Amino acid sequence: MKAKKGILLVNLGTPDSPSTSDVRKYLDEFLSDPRVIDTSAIGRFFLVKTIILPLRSPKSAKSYQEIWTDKGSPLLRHTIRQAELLQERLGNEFQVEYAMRYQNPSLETVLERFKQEKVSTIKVIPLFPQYASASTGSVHEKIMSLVRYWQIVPEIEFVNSFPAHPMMIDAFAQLGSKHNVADYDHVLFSFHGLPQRQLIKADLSGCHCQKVDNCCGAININNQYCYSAQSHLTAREIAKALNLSKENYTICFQSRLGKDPWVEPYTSAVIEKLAKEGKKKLLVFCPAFVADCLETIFEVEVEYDEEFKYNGGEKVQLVEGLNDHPRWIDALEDMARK
Ligand SMILES: C=CC1=C(C)c2cc3[nH]c(cc4nc(cc5[nH]c(cc1n2)c(C)c5CCC(=O)O)C(CCC(=O)O)=C4C)c(C)c3C=C
Ligand SMILES: [Fe+2]
Ligand SMILES: [Fe+2]
Repeated sequence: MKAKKGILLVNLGTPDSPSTSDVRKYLDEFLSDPRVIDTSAIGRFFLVKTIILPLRSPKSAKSYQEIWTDKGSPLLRHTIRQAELLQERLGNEFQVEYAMRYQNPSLETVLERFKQEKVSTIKVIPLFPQYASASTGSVHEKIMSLVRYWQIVPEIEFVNSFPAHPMMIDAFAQLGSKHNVADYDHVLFSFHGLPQRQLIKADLSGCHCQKVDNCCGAININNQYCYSAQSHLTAREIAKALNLSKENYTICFQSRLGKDPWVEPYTSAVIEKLAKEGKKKLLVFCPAFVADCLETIFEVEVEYDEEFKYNGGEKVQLVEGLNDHPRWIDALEDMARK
């Protein structure tokens, strides 16, 4: 029997249930990661255990309760479906597994399964189009830490990022085209945010990020791994595919946590400004996410919609996530086979 090639899809993580205790457990594991809260260990410990967990767990649990389905967390449900569809495409030569960086199914369990199945190689595809140390970097580190004691370490390939994958861009453009873009006053590309200091750490020259005008306006040798520069690239590519001109869209960043400055502009500030300028209908893409999750179906579709209406707007329309879109599965297949 020929050994199969292992393909591992990894997304961020989600609680096992929307109860406060499970959400707390998830947030604890997530936010205790030094790549996510990249302060001193003592600072992180006090911030997470004494401030964030007690205050945020009950609030986040309520939000998770709003989006939970009978099949569980939307993020997990979509990830499972993506893995099933990819397995169908790839056939018997491959073994496709999925895992979450935090909580379940854990990377430990899934890597053990690959070991038992005696796969010949493992290709890791973190489900984040844009590279960040807090997301992709953390997945890579965790996997390396798990396999380092194995007697036989198989060939492992790590996908770093795919911000302009043409099939993914096509999928986003097709999903956007389901809405008549001309009916909207403005389009937003709202990416998950990141602390500014993490962008600065990704500047390979130390003199590019926020020091050069429009530092994320094009990808170059210094900002090639910058989450913000890669996000701008994704947005430009989707805009190009939809023939959107620069005045008709804004790139912005959501989900800020804490008081430190995060990458700007903040989506909530942009939404408020557009409403106050008299814009009535916004179409919002969330191209940092390959599956609908709390940050899209609750933060954008519910919270930003309320904020927009409060300030005089009429409707924030979320563009559905990549989920099981065939062009997105084409992109996964392409990355798996390459
Ligand atoms: C797109 C990639 C992501 C990056 C980069 C990222 C960085 C990052 N996130 C937080 C804090 C939170 N994120 C939360 C949810 C969440 N984050 C991502 C992706 C990225 N995060 C996803 C896909 C999700 C949704 C998970 C789901 O179950 O649906 C949350 C939890 C929810 C909440 O309480 O609002 C927090 C907290 C930080 C601090 C950070 C980088 C430093
Ligand atoms: Fe996040
Ligand atoms: Fe930049």
